[in-house]
Amino acid sequence: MDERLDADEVFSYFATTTPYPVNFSLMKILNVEQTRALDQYTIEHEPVAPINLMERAAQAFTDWYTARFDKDRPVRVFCGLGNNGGDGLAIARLLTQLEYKVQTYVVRYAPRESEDFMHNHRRLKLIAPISYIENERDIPVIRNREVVIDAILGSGLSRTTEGIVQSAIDAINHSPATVVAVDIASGLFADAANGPNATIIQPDYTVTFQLPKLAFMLPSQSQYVGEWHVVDINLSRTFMDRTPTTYFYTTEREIRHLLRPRNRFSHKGSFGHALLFAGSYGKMGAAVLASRACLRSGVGLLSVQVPRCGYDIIQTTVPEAMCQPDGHQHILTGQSELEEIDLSKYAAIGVGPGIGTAPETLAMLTKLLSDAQKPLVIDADALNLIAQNRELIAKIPKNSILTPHPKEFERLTRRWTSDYDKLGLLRDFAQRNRLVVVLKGAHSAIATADGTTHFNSTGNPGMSTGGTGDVLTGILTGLLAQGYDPVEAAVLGVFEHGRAGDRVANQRGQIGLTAQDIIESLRWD
Ligand SMILES: NC(=O)C1=CN([C@@H]2O[C@H](COP(=O)(O)OP(=O)(O)OC[C@H]3O[C@@H](n4cnc5c(N)ncnc54)[C@H](O)[C@@H]3O)[C@@H](O)[C@H]2O)[C@H](O)CC1
Ligand SMILES: [K+]
Repeated sequence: MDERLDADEVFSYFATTTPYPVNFSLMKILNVEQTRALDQYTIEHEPVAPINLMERAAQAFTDWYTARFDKDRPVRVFCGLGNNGGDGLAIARLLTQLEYKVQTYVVRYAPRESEDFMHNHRRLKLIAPISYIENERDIPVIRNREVVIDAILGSGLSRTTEGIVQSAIDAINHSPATVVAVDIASGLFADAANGPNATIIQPDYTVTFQLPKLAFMLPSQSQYVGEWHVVDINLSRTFMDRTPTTYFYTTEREIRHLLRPRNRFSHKGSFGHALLFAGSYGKMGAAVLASRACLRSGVGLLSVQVPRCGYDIIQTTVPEAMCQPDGHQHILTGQSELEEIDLSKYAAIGVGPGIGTAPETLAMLTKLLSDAQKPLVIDADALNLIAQNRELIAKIPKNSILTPHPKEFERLTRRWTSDYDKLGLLRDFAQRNRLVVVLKGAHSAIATADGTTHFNSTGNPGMSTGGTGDVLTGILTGLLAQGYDPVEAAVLGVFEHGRAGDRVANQRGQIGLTAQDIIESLRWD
């Protein structure tokens, strides 16, 4: 979309294309230029003097810090010469006034400082000594139990770090201290790939202002982010709502708006009839998990087509589901023993969990893609079959939801050179083929046909265990069957799938977490 649209055009654009009602704003991920424009817009329209906005940022950071770190832990604040450094000087002053043991260092990498930096420099100098780091000898020894606050460089980073900045970053990274980055780790680009062998702060925490940065969503950047937190500094809501972006971050706030309450006159027919094609000899568990998850997601009725070997298993373990045994004993061929399948009977169809990649199953999938008249949920071996027969991609019903893990996505597209390259691939694949693609992983990324990507905020490493993908397929099929549009179903389903996993992890840890636990822990209202 043309970034130069004026605010009214932007507003009308979102009114027509965003799958959500425009009357609530999603948590957006802005690029560096937009973040700077947001600052400037706030300064001009609130209005607020830049130095007071910096004070607001410093206070928000200090509130976050003092809620977590005691006064008896010595603090070393490393400041650059721009506004990130200005934030650092203000933070040093606020912590000093709260009687924290603060030592402040200015990494003097250039002759000039920003105006707001100089203002905070004068204010801090009145109440505390400031040390200057101009060469390696000036870098202090940083000891255990100390906390380093990294305010050397922020979103104004414009080149790979070098010289005394690089030396200071190295010293901090090699120290035993706990490191907290202000706004973003010094040396990390907020939304672009870093140079090879770049020297970047590796923080334990990042405290960022107002909105998360794109880099926070990418697995390859996680060592330069640590545990990240957003602090609100009350930047212009009007500007954020009207600024077009393609990246969003899904939190509880967005989900609340998406969930559809039930009314008391509903009946099972009100919540759709879903159909799942799942299972093969030795992988019937996938069909059981997907079926149970679909039912736990509120679907009205569920039918499951499995190979004949799975008939007793499904009827016994998932009594709420109706079961259509395939004509084949071990694999899915699509020939039902009981009756010719009429796809139009079903509000949503999911295919893939445990189906294997036999030629007869490929034939079944090919026919399903051609006959289905509404979006499907496609996962696991169904994706691998499509990857082996890429001409099938064009046959996938528009706005179907694909749920590949990175390896499956690579098979569908190509090997990528970086997480940024991967994001571009994901967006292009979804847009070009008019699909919703859930690329699973830490911060699962949901790319949509209109070019937006939604990063999920829930889930944990304990969920990297067999069957959790089958559970997600069941959830998404269940939501689609209830009438959620594919983007809503994907955003809502991925969020709750992860939140259920977080509930289990909180109760009993991550290591022992199983796919069945996630099903039992699903909660929608
Ligand atoms: N809404 C907000 O997010 C607010 C952010 N604030 C803080 O402002 C910084 C951004 O400040 P800016 O002055 O634009 O840039 P930096 O401080 O990040 O960088 C300073 C300066 O450094 C030069 N530079 C760039 N790359 C390098 C490098 N590799 N080595 C040495 N020097 C470099 C460049 O010339 C920059 O100008 C943001 O992160 C927040 O911390 C506001 O305080 C409040 C609102
Ligand atoms: K920083």
